[in-house]
Amino acid sequence: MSVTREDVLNVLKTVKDPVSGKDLVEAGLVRALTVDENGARFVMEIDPAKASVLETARAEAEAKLKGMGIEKVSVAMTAHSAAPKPPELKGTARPKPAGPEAIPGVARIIAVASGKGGVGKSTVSANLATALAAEGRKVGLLDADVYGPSQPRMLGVTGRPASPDNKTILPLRNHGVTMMSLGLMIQEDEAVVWRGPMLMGALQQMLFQVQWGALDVLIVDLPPGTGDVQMTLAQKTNLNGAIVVSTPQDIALLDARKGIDMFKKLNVPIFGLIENMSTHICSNCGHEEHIFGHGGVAKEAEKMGVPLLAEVPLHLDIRTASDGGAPIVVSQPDSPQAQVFRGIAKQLIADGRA
Ligand SMILES: Nc1ncnc2c1ncn2[C@@H]1O[C@H](COP(=O)(O)OP(=O)(O)OP(=O)(O)O)[C@@H](O)[C@H]1O
Repeated sequence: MSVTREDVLNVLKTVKDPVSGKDLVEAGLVRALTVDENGARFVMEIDPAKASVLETARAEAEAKLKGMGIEKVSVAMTAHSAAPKPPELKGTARPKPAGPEAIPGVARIIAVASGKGGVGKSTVSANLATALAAEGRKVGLLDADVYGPSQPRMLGVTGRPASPDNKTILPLRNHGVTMMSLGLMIQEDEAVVWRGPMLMGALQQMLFQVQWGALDVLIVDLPPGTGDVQMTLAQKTNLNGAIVVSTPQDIALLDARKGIDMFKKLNVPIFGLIENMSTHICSNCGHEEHIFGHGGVAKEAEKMGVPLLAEVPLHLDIRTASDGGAPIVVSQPDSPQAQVFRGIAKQLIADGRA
């Protein structure tokens, strides 16, 4: 697909928000837009009382994007109020006690977080999970990124998880990693209104009703930012620590700092920062350039007293590997790019953290 993000935004600017009278982009309704060869997806954050009015705009946006030749368009509407109907998850959403609860069989939980979207948090999670599996660890990966669940694609997993007893959910497995994703519970092209309580219910079901089996470590790929999902994870589970991914740009770092502050307030140890897209390595000639600047994350880590776990280069192979369903750690395990992720995994194991 040769349609760019810019093209998509231009089309969305032609769709009117019936509430404010502005276009969807100007009205700030378009969030977490992703445009790639798999199609276009974004989230519309709306006032739940206006859901039915905005459905027309959502449908118009979807139709217009499909009219541009984009085959797969997914527009999710999110809101924050009581939900009339839960998602398609089966089973009973047991009310949880206020305090943290252990997930049966799961020895450790590590959250992978970022202050900002698109910095490579899911890429890091997928490569870290497969790198830990390559070291012989029993690894689970929970994709809790509701705004853009990408682990099914990155780990090459398709199909819907089964729930034979209607109470527990059987996770999927690939590349030695046991995986569950909110993205597998919704149909592609399906518009879902993720309301706050519903989202929290779904997250708790993913954590406690999935048959994870015996795991040395469960990696949780969080949505960007500092919202309900982060809070729920920290408050309801024995979260051992968080890894924060940032690119070197100031704005990403500023957001990363907010994320770190949040985890500190929630008493979650920060295992370290990862600078992603640290330096660009040309896949043709190997020339190295610091497109987004360099060293910012290292400086920030020092200032905040948290370790810098790694600097991951921006390299075409990292993207194509993830898009192809086999992270670079699996598809080119001996490449220097894969070695960076394998180094993080070895360090976490050596420190008893994974
Ligand atoms: N080091 C890298 N080199 C090349 N491409 C990368 C790298 N890291 C991430 N990417 C690409 O950048 C895009 C965004 O990455 P990713 O989906 O991992 O980000 P994210 O932080 O999880 O985003 P979001 O949470 O907003 O969905 C993807 O297409 C991914 O393949």
